[in-house]
Amino acid sequence: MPRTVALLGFGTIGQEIARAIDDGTISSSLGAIYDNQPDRVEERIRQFSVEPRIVTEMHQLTASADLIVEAAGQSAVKEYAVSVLESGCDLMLLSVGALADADLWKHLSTTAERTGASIYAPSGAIAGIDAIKAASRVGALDSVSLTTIKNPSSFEGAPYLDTLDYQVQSLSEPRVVFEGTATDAAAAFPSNINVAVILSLAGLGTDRTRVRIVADPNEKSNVHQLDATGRTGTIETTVRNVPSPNNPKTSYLAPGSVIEKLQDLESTFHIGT
Ligand SMILES: NC(=O)C1=CN([C@@H]2O[C@H](COP(=O)(O)OP(=O)(O)OC[C@H]3O[C@@H](n4cnc5c(N)ncnc54)[C@H](O)[C@@H]3O)[C@@H](O)[C@H]2O)C=CC1
Ligand SMILES: O=C([O-])CC(=O)C(=O)O
Repeated sequence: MPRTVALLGFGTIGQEIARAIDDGTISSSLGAIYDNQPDRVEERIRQFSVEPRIVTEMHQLTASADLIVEAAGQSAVKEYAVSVLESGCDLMLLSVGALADADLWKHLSTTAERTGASIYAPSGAIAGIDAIKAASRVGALDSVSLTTIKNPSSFEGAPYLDTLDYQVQSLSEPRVVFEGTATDAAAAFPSNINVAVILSLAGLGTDRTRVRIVADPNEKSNVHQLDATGRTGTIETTVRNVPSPNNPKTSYLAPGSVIEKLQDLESTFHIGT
């Protein structure tokens, strides 16, 4: 029987998923929506042929579905992920950067094992997760690194910017604004670099995955370049993603990845690793 999906967060990605359920691209049904800005949700649901149900409490959300898709932010993962898994619902995470916190990741894993719930982290806005997973299964990765290049406007609100002695918004040429581990990148840029943590979970972990973030005032795309080396060879991918019109931080590819993952769960034929 098709799953019932509920949405934690109804912004750029949440709306794309709801649209894909509404128009039949995903054969699941939509149980309910929870967003901490309910007024904006009221406006947004008018576009749908079947208006989704809005709830104001998390327990109502988990009661409405088999699978909760989080598209809200790292703080929402920290606040709600454990209780979602405790309820027995499966959980699909977009704000995967929250899992750079090793204690939270362990807590979620042990809770899921105990309750039998599954945790899904789709590839999101990056390409090459399939190959990284395959290489790591034969223990063949030596190094994994990610270079992310975005327009300075995409970094608005990132806590790390406050530590710099210059304004990224005033840059006239590309500049490396961060170099470090995926663990540190996830805390420094919580809304920009979830892809680094997906890559880490697929490969060498957040402490051994290197991240470089470049602010480029001439760049219109969200660029993610992955470089890995190991016994299976080298893996190099580059995506030049179109930013979502409503949220330049979020690449349009990211909701596509979730929609594909949700539909794959309903399918009998599964492509890729
Ligand atoms: N894994 C990946 O490749 C990618 C992950 N992301 C992440 O996905 C998440 C969603 O992205 P967008 O839809 O573009 O963001 P958005 O800002 O457009 O929408 C987020 C929605 O969640 C709501 N929200 C925020 N905190 C909440 C909370 N604690 N409880 C309930 N609702 C809350 C907001 O009101 C808003 O409606 C972000 O964390 C973003 O960083 C985005 C792009 C790629
Ligand atoms: O959408 C993107 O390009 C990537 C992104 O925001 C993230 O990984 O958090």
